[in-house]
Amino acid sequence: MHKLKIQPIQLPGLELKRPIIISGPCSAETEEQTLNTAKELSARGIKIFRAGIWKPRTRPGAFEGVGTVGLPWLKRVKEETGMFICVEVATSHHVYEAVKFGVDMVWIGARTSANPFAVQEIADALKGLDMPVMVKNPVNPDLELWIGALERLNRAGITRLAAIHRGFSSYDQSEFRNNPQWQIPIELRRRIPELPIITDPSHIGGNRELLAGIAQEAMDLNFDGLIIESHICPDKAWSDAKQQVTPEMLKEILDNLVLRRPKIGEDTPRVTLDELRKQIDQLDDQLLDLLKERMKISEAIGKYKFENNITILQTRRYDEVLNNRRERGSQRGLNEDFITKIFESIHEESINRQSEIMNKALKKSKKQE
Ligand SMILES: O=C(O)C(=O)C[C@]1(C(=O)O)C=C[C@@H](O)C=C1
Repeated sequence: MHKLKIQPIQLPGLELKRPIIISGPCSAETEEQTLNTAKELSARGIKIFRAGIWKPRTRPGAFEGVGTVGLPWLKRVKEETGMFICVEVATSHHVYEAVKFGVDMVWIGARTSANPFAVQEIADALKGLDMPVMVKNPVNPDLELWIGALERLNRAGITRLAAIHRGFSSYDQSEFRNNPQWQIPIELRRRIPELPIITDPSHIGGNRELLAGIAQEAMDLNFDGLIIESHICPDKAWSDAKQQVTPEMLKEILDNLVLRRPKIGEDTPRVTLDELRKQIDQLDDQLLDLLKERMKISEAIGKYKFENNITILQTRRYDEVLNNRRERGSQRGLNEDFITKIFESIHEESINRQSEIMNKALKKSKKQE
């Protein structure tokens, strides 16, 4: 795979320390609302201002952003507060307009990053411009698509890149507006360790009550920053009112964040950590031995099934196993979804092993015929 060339975001004159904070209203609505929100945020130490100018909405008829008329308002924000300004772009036209008005950084939204044609168009428009770009995860939980969007930008010469984790659409109802599926940004970090990851608690939570918890989770995972929507008067916002907070509430969330050490260094007590890790190593060894034993038995059942002409999948037994393990897991304080995932995976492997056994035995018996 093409290796990404990533450089730090670096905005002139700004030292970007963890966590990088980006804030501003979901949408720029009026010049007054934009400027007042920015001033309040700036007074609380926020240096990077965001505002949606073009809003891709789920259904027509919702407020779709003020459009280009909002860009001079952002320019004023920059002139009057010294904040850096960033907007979402979804087409090449948006890129040209943003550049005209001195936008410092742009992001590609989740609906756009899901579409390679749109991302390519934006990448082409950005060619030759040395602008930092943040790429939101695509709406669907597809890490390759997310990385693909980053690669398209990188190939267009954009090296100051960051990823924004805004959660993933799901048909299921949950407390989140967009399911965080933390394992996806964790895998992104493993694959491209130098790429900054910025979490978007506003879109994950969809509700201001959830912001602090999501922001803390992002910090505990050692992600690099937070993009949080803030509005001078959130309840009157023209879009996403429930998830926006006042600049004052934002400050409170940030002040309460606990930042933990990203690395285990000389100054952390190693002895206990080493001991605990040794215990984990031993337990994992035992888990692996047990899995090996279980697969051996499954293969023996496979052989029995072949000899007695019985199907591999035994739904009723599988159902019993799954329910029983869930229940016994719960009694031990283990999360049901976690146990379900593990036993689904064990069952899948068990089926694979038995299919192999059957196929081999079938081939052998055909040869003998
Ligand atoms: O009980 C069986 O028939 C098995 O083959 C074992 C097992 C399992 O791994 O638990 C595997 C396949 C069946 O669908 C049900 C259960």
